Amino acid sequence: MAEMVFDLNEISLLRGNRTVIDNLSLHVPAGQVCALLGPNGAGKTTLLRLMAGLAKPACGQVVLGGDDVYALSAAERAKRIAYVPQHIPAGLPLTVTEFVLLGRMPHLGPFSQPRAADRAVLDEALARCELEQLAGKRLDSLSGGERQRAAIARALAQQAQVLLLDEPTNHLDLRQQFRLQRLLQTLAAAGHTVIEVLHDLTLAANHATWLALLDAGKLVGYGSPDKVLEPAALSRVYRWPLAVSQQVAGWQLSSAASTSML
Ligand SMILES: Nc1ncnc2c1ncn2[C@@H]1O[C@H](COP(=O)(O)OP(=O)(O)OP(=O)(O)O)[C@@H](O)[C@H]1O
Repeated sequence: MAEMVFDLNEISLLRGNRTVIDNLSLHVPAGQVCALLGPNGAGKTTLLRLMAGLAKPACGQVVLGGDDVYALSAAERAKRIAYVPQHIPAGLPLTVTEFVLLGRMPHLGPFSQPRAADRAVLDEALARCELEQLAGKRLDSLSGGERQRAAIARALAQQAQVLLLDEPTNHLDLRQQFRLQRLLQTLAAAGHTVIEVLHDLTLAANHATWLALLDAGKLVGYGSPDKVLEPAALSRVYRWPLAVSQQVAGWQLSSAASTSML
């Protein structure tokens, strides 16, 4: 896979008269798992949608491998960028197989049927998300975590260079959270660029290679976990006293609030 760098250059976005992304620049090389962190309303989903080409900034550029993301056709974008939204529609009248096969659409011609190669990609995506036994079930009969895994499988079926995931561990049990993080690391090692929004700082610290910390639409921290996980800065951004420790088992982030604060 060719080296693909995701570059955001001085992008800003207004909602009404509020600046929700504020002159933000970010450079994510291929082969990284980058976790977007920050409190509620910091702008993480907005930023991910801008990266996916689903919204356009008022100014600035989003460049993938030298190409302006907004100049790509929708089909070309879908071949290069897969996006897992925060909320997965529950009412789609599709089986898991039909839903995951939607990920192959950018690769199929109009009115063409999936070929053996597409079926092989489907089977691999289902297996990676442990969905083989649920392949024939309808989406609206799945649990929240099963539906989340179906959305991830659909994104995998796109075989895009870049994977953008908005809170992908929502609804997932611990096994599935850790399996997903391992899978994302495997994809990054194979040359994909993975960017995920996470609220669990400990999970992010132990599985992402890069952390990007947002606060009020600004990038206030970016780099390896030992650079970004600075207790005073994190406590300021999250407006809560936080303790950070690095143990044999990995990073541990916890509340440092005294009981008198509660
Ligand atoms: N369509 C919209 N119209 C007006 N304001 C919006 C719109 N979408 C988002 N916002 C505002 O933009 C800000 C950033 O929202 P965003 O969803 O990106 O935050 P977030 O960091 O993903 O938050 P969370 O952790 O709660 O999911 C918020 O203050 C939100 O209220």
